[in-house]
Amino acid sequence: MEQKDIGISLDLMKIKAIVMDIMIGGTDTTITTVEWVMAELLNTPQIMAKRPSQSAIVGGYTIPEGTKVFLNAYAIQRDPQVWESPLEFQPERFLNSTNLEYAGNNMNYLPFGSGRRICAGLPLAEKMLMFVLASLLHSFDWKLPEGENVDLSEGFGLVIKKNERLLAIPAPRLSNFELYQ
Ligand code: HEM
Repeated sequence: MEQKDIGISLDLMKIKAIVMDIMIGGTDTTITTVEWVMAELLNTPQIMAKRPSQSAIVGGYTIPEGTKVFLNAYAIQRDPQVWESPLEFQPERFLNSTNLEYAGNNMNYLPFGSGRRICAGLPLAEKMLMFVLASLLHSFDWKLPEGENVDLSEGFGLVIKKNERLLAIPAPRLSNFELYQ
């Protein structure tokens, strides 16, 4: 692999300093805070006993304290009052930046959830998905086996998988395909 000189040398001393930064900045700070909070809580049992939740009114509905609320993201993302022809594959609808917002601020589109329990892998997932799809589409022409149609029926589960596995035939479309083998 070609190496570029970017004018910064990385000797053993600097590597040790970076590792120390990561250790102290990334672990010691959090552990110390947890220890202090636990110590203060154990020292004041009346504060330890408090629970912060309380009844609230959300969108006109009273949510009594302690209620478990489940959000039906499946239905929201297929709501024809929000999405035009929601069951049609129309990727262009996401060229609109409001529709594309998937980081938990658009309550009509929540593929990664929202709030403090939002998907922890979002930054990795968006890069992986783009990379894998772009590589497949850029590197190959795709077709279905002779006489086959795509089955779009949904299975059931935590993640909605296809009922039938997708079988597709790739043909290399890049002249330098051997580079990928
Ligand atoms: C297309 C890919 C993905 C989708 C659609 C997705 C979707 C979700 C959803 C809907 C949640 C629940 C959020 C909530 O309760 O509000 C979640 C949670 C989570 N996801 Fe993902 N995810 C994806 C990829 C990943 C990846 C690649 C990782 C890890 C490398 C990951 C790690 C997690 C974790 C750790 C949680 C639990 C977060 C918590 O409860 O605090 N996810 N994900």
